[in-house]
Amino acid sequence: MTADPQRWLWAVGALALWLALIAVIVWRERRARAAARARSDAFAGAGAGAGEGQAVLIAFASQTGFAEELAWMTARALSDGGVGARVVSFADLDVQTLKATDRALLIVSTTGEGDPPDSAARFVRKAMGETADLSGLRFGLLALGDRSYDQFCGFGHAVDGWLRRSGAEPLFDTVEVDNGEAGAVRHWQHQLNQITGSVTAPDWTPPAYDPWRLVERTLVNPGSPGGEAYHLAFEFVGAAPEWSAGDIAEVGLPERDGVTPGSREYSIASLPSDGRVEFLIRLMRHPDGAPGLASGWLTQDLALGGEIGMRLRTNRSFHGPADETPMILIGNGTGIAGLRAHLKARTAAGGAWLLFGERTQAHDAFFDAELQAWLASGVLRRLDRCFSRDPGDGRYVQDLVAAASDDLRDWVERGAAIYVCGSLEGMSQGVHAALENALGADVVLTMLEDGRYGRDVY
Ligand SMILES: Cc1cc2nc3c(=O)[nH]c(=O)nc-3n(C[C@H](O)[C@H](O)[C@H](O)COP(=O)(O)O)c2cc1C
Repeated sequence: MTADPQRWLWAVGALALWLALIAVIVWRERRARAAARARSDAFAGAGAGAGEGQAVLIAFASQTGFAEELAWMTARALSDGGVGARVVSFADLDVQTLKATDRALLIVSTTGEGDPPDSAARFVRKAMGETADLSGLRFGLLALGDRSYDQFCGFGHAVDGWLRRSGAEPLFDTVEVDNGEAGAVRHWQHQLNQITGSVTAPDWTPPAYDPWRLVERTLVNPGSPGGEAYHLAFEFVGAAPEWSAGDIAEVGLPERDGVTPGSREYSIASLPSDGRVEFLIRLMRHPDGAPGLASGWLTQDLALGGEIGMRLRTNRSFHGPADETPMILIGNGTGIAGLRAHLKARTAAGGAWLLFGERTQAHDAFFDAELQAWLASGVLRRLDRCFSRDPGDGRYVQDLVAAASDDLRDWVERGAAIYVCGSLEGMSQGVHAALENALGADVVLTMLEDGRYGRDVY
């Protein structure tokens, strides 16, 4: 033990700073939840006195915001039909609440490989490990997924199975939505009409796309051994909407041979103050060399000045922390897009540390000039990059995480939040394992449950 009073003073000061940081994080989180509660309360009153008992509970588990959006639309539909509704995130849901509820609508997506959204991790751990007595509960389930994944609607099915085993009774068969398919969403709305007894409610599908114009497109990695990556910028045709760092754009694909092939999602790499939505998009190629449907269209076929239909979606689980909270940003390839939006939104108060991996230093050091400027201004406290195809390097970003274990622990102990953006396979799983090694699996799980570990992976 040291007797040096100055060192004690430093230690006490550091501890006070750390406690203040935690207090700010908790306060911000509470404020966001209070705002959601107030919004939810506005729908809760609709059915009061109508004789149909308590408000319907609407619980959502969302990774990239679609389930949340549909939850609020569901609440509005019920409330317009005279039935009160209460909206909660799975992050705030517990068995007690379900026990005390007679009707619930659950809207859940699946992420990873059949996994629950991060915000549902705590509920899965605390509630779904064993059955509960939910014999008084009737439920409807909307499961969002994508059939191109092996475990289609995996988490939705897990929730359905657990509710049934717990004695809850389904109001109707689970409605599965494949890649936002409008027909399935309309089917859900018809089930809601059964609850409200309304036959006249207009069909709703997710909000329509807005027109955006392509104003710039630059190939950023000529000569790279990897696929071509393009920096694209779109301007709103009219007055641009608001969005936050971490949000996602859903781009509607044009009709081909009478078929509309759906939409693609991209992480937004810019802020409203840039006056435009920017992306970093890799041109995907099929094994025969033919360009991918969406990336081929956006990076090759669409002319400068051409218009596309796009809507911006709130991706709450990837929104940044309080300005004073240090951020650890980890990513690979085009994943730097989502991290760049966070860097743009940062000040030197909390600062950031970027760990990034790509193929070659010479061709793939994306946004290098900007990163150097952020290093100079103090927004970026530290920059660790690796290049897997460079002789003498050969590392991936998870190797950077492993090599920096001690410093990562230090940052996390000082209250830092971790944000990962890039490829699901290989990168995000490798980074997750390296974080568990560095910080301990319990710490990583707690950070995930507390929203201090956000992921936007694809
Ligand atoms: C990284 C990633 C992994 C996914 N994994 C699955 C999966 O295993 N099974 C599935 O049915 N859908 C999967 N999906 C599709 C999502 O469930 C679907 O896009 C859903 O609409 C997202 O809703 P959310 O925005 O509320 O999270 C995945 C999507 C992403 C981006």
